[in-house]
Amino acid sequence: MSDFATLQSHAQRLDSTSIASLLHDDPARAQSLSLRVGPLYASFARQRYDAPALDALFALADAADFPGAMRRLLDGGTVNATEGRAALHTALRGDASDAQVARECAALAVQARTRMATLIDALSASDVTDIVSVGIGGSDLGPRLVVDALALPGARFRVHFLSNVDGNAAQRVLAGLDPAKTAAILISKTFSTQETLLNGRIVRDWLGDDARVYGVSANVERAAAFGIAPGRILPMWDWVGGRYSLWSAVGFPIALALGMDRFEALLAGAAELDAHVASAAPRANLAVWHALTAIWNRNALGLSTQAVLPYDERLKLLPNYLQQLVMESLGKSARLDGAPLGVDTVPVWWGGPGTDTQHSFFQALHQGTQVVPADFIGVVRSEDGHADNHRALLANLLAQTEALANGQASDDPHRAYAGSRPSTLLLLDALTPQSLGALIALYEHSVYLQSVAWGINAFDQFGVELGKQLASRLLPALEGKGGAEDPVTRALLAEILARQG
Ligand SMILES: O=P(O)(O)OC[C@H]1O[C@H](O)[C@H](O)[C@@H](O)[C@@H]1O
Repeated sequence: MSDFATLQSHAQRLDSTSIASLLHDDPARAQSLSLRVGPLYASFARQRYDAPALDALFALADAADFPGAMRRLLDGGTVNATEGRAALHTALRGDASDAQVARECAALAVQARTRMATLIDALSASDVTDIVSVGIGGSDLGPRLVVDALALPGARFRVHFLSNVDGNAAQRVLAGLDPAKTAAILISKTFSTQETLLNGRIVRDWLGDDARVYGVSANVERAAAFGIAPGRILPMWDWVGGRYSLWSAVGFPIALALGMDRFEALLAGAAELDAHVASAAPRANLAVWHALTAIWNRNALGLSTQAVLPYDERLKLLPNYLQQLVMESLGKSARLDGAPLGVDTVPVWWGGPGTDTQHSFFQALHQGTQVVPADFIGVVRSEDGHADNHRALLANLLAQTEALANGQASDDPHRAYAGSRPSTLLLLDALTPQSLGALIALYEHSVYLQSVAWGINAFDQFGVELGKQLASRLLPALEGKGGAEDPVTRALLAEILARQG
């Protein structure tokens, strides 16, 4: 029997076993299925697995050689096999590997940070008050999340983000900014992304001064050809995937918004998690637990979506960030050797911040026909000065996870809660650069380990290419030059052109 079939047989065995009864039979689960790593505490006690099912999951981790796979990642092995590359984001933030290539990459990252600090010093000494960061996908979501989570009022720079090619986005971001006091950073690993180039031109023209345009790219030639002076271009490398790149110079907006010290602290928090994942035995390894739980919910219980519910306003962009990290990494149907997978991969990730979401979609989580596993994320201490609110926030967080797990019987089917809706609770001691760095690194490693279990490549994204190619072919048609081959697109083009007049 395959490892996945074994998991399914455990799921069948547990078919009529509720989470409440698992807890009733083994009250020690609350402790035995929880882990602490640095500033993170994780409870898996409300997942719908028992000890034999967990044995099967850890056997799968053994069979897939999770520790060996983790070493390959950290040591710069060619984990991105379809593109023949390493994925050395861990080298951007620490020294989790003694391998020569990892050390060389870490040295490059340090050099880039030194240059970044120099640019920040120069900007700090100027009249610039606002920064517009232009990028999309991996060149936007990470910096946007971290800046939104950790920027403090009164910081030296206000940082704004522009990603969407929709001109309304540029209009909104630039409204109210003074071109004389604004600098722009164009972030693009390839420097060929349509959205970023179009928005970059808008911002450059609006600034009217090339001297305040900075670039971050692995393609320095293209960035220079755009008109950015080499001294204002910070490097990226092909050994860093876009969605794993916030630790590199892609984090320039983060360093501007938070200051270099807090950017370094973010990296240190991630490095601490790297060291844990690299050395902890599977049963004591937080990323292994998180990854195996995802495999259990997807492949044993067959759950096709996953919610992420941060109970902290500052983490409201985490679901957007994780959508790219998880779904672009794991949304694959072919094994590394090209063979079809035979098992399901990534569920649809979605979510939003609590408590707002309790008043929108939680009804479906509690009583809908689809069971949605959820990652709840809470912050123990808050420095916002509103202790009553924070207690209310935590009370709601605890209440929701309990209600989803335990449910409540009723003679009235409309008022009954089935319960047995699984969740993981991740608690951060406080929201700091360190703890956020650790949290993001946890998700990165969990994603990688899931890819190892499935035998897929977490570091390519060929699935996003076809639509881009079609869009560039259709551009002339929108100017009335040429048509489209597809009859539906042809009809739609005719409709659009006629209505545009
Ligand atoms: O950084 P860039 O080269 O501009 O790429 C920006 C983004 O666009 C691509 O289409 C990918 O889907 C993302 O993984 C990438 O982060």
